[in-house]
Amino acid sequence: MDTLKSETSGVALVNTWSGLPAAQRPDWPDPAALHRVTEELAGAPPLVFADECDRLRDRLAAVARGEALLLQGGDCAETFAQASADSVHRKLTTMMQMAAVLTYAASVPVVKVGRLAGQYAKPRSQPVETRDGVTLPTYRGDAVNGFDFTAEARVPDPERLLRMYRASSSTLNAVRAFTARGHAGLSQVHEWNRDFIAGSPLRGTYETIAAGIDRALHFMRATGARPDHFDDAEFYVSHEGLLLDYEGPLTRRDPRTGRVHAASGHMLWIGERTRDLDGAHVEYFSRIDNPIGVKLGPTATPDTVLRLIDRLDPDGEPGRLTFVVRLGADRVRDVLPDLVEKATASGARVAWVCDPMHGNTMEAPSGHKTRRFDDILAEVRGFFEVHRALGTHAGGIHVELTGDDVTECVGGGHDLGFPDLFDRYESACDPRLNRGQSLDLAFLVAEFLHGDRPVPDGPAA
Ligand SMILES: O=C[C@H](O)[C@H](O)COP(=O)(O)O
Ligand SMILES: C=C(OP(=O)(O)O)C(=O)O
Ligand SMILES: [Mn+2]
Repeated sequence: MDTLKSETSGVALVNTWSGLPAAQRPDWPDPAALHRVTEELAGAPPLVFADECDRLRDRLAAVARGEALLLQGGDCAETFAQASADSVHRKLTTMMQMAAVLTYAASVPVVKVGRLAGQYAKPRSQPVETRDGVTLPTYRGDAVNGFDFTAEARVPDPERLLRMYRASSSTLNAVRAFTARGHAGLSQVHEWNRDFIAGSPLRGTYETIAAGIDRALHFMRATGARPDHFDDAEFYVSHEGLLLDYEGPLTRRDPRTGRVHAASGHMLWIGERTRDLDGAHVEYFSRIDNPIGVKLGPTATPDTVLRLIDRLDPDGEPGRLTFVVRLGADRVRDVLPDLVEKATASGARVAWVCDPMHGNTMEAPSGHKTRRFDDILAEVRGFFEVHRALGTHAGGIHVELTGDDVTECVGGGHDLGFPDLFDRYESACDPRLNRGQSLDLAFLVAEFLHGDRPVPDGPAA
């Protein structure tokens, strides 16, 4: 009883956001229905627990200190229809395969965080959409309204917040089951990568990295280490904390420590469209103890960055704040250095991660929203080069991906073209890298990281 009381009081502790402007908040048509839903969420069990969030914060502290990389990935928009165990499993294995390659290339641990179990709400650039002369509200993610282009589907429905909670809960259950089973030892993951390489037109390029991993596995086995028993299964979940009508009621206070956590996911981030310093999102995020991210697009200035640090990480604790930079391949080299330099000079100890997706969105001749694989790779390369030039740590990548063979981004090993976008364009929002393109990215990033990794100290001369 005590616990429940304390948990509920967490909600009151963080409702200081409620009087502030909340950008992108849906126009819920029925306040009484919204109230019933938020009451139900306030009494629901937490989806994640404070100690798990703290462990991720420790892992991200290593990223901020330059001792680890973050691999954050998953759908732009999860959908209720796609919350199946198979679909979750394919995303997890794709990310494990990517992580194995990056770990080898960078010689540091890779922290795996899904855009998963809560990524159901979308900020949009336009409030309405017009098709064949009919104008309707835009789709804002399954948490808010329906994807179908009908007036009925597009009405925001707060009951969907409860469906979001249930879909997140079953997705998390699948994640926990897959990872607890420890089904994916390093050798198994490497075998999957070997299969991928065998079918790739770029196998010549990837062979050096794969052969290096082969040798490392042989070496481990020769020393008696058991790569199949290697505990590589730690996996966390994250989403954009866009809907404060969901996050607020799902906030919990740990009765032992008095600390307050968002109980909807291990890590939450603030999107590019909601990082207003005087807005509700920054206020809510300043009150929770989870590790958090903030997206930084091309309008971010060093002043924005310093003020965000001041509001969100005033104690300068590594692991608390990660900047997810999404500038575009053509701007990253110009805009990023000043942001990183000024933040570093201020004494901040944040992590820097590259989102090479959102600054590189374009329209195909067919009207499909798409991205070129080469732009994505170019932004990652630019991001790592800027950090190398500054002597700071490029902390990892944040990508929109799926484990399925969709055709939403062009280019990659199989060189998908614009006509291929008609085959399997299944995203409810932004175009994702498919499984093969995700692995292409991991191998190509590994290639340039491999040349950079620190040489272990040799014996004194
Ligand atoms: O990640 C999502 C999109 O980038 C965001 O929702 C904006 O998309 P839009 O310009 O199609 O609205
Ligand atoms: C909306 C997104 O990104 P951003 O806030 O960077 O535009 C997203 O990550 O899907
Ligand atoms: Mn997106």
